[in-house]
Amino acid sequence: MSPLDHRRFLKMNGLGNEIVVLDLRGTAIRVRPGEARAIAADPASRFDQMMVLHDPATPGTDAFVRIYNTDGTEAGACGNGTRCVAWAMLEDPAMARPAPEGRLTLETRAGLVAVARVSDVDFTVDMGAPRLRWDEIPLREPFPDTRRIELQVGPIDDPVLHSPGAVGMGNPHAVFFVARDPATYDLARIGPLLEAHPIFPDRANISLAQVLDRHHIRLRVWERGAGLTRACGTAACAALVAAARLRMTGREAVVTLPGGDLAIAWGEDDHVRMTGPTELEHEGTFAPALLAGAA
Ligand SMILES: N[C@H](CCC[C@H](N)C(=O)O)C(=O)O
Repeated sequence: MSPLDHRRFLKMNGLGNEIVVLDLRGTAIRVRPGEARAIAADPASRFDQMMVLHDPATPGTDAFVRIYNTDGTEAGACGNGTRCVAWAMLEDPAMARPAPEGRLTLETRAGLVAVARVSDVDFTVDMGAPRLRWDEIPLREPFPDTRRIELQVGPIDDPVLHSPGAVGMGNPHAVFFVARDPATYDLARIGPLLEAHPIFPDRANISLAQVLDRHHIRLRVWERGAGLTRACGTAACAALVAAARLRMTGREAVVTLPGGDLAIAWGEDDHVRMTGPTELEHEGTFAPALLAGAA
């Protein structure tokens, strides 16, 4: 038996980034990695990230959120999932609590994020300040300048990809700037190699970014622990930060992912804010057979 048997969940998405929201507030239950993998493998609860609500740990916050990838590992941040959590905590009959003016403060392993509602389904998440020092991203070895780190794929004299920007957004990101449409690269093949490259001690989310103009980036992402996804909010933030640091864009841009557009702004206060939609697909409960034997 699993303590998750018959527990209710919401299947949502943020720009096609598949999200399950599970409320474990008021319990001491912790999702185990094998349970997360089993839930992700079931078509009814398939996710790129599962956002699990726990009781707040820090006074003044509304919930502590654990974020699970498809492979059962945990992440410190998930932009698209955070918007889905905010929607659930304001609108779902079983999860909602009164929240003045549609504002919430959520805590993850990486720190606090503030969410504000901008319409019925759209939310702005303050993802905090980007972490740009090599040891906070983290990278394996000292790089005084993380705007372009030494890393390449393909022949030494004619690399397919090279010199990504490295950015921490509560999770590690490498952003390769490319001249062609990111869809023309074989990211499903290159992604897993780079995700696990020794230069990233905690592995990394790998993005290909094409700067279309100073306010528009096209992006495709291979996510750590989850693979190719239709959208990744933290990667969109990392791409804007990496591009702005190289003066390829200004500090605000629309980032177009396979699932649609996110608006990203890197404020003068150093905080990165991401605005985008949420969608509820269906709700369900975990069948005991699904979790039997999962650990
Ligand atoms: N899809 C998420 C990011 C998940 C990151 C996760 N793959 C990791 O860092 O391990 C987002 O919207 O930001």
